[in-house]
Amino acid sequence: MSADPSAITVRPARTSDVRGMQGLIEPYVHRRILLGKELVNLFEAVQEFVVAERDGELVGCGALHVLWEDLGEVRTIAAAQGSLGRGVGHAMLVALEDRARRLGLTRLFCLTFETAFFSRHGYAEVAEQVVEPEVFAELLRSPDGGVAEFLDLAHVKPNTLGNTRMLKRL
Ligand SMILES: CC(=O)SCCNC(=O)CCNC(=O)[C@H](O)C(C)(C)COP(=O)(O)OP(=O)(O)OC[C@H]1O[C@@H](n2cnc3c(N)ncnc32)[C@H](O)[C@@H]1OP(=O)(O)O
Repeated sequence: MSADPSAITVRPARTSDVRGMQGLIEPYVHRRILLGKELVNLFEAVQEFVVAERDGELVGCGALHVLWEDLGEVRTIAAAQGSLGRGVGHAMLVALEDRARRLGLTRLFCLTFETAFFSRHGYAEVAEQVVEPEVFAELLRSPDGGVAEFLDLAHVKPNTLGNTRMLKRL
C-alpha cells in the first residue's frame, strides 16, 4: 500500500464494483452511520457512484444524486475502514463536486455525522428547508427514501436522528 495520496484514483463506478461497494458500506451500516442499501438499489444507482482505488484495491465509494435543477445531494460517501484519514474521502468529494458542476448544479446538500469533514470542504449547517414550497411539493412526488430524508418527513426521522443537514454553494 502506498502512503502517497496521489496514488488514489477516483473513477465512475462499474457494475462489477457494486458488491465491493456494499461490503465497504456494511460496517458503517452496522454502526448506524450509513443507511443500508440493498444490492438492487446499488445496481440501480451505479451511475451515481464514483469509487476510489489505491493499488487496484477498492478503498472508497460515494454518490451524487440530483434533487432538482440547481440542487444535488452527496450520499453514501465511505472510505474503507483501513484507509481513513488518507485523503480518500477528500478525493471522492472533489470528484462528486466536479460532476455536480458539469451537470449544472449550484448547491449540494448532505446529511451527515461527519460535520468537521464537510465543514472543511465548504459545507455549512442549515436548519431550515432549502427549497421553495413549490419545489418541496414537487419533491414529495419522489419515491426515493433519500429525498424523504432531505424533506425531513416524519416517517424517515428515525433514520436521520443525530445527523446534521449541511449545504454548500458550488
Ligand atoms: C453525505 C454523506 O455521505 S454522509 C456519510 C459520510 N460517511 C460516513 O460517515 C462513513 C464513515 N466515515 C468515512 O467513511 C470517512 O470518515 C469520510 C468519508 C467521512 C472521510 O473520509 P477520509 O478518507 O477519512 O477523509 P480524508 O482522509 O479525505 O480527510 C480526513 C482527514 O484526513 C486528513 N488527510 C487527508 N489526506 C491525508 C493523507 N494523505 N494522509 C493523512 N491524512 C490525510 C485530512 O486532512 C483530514 O484531516 P483532519 O480531519 O485533521 O482535517
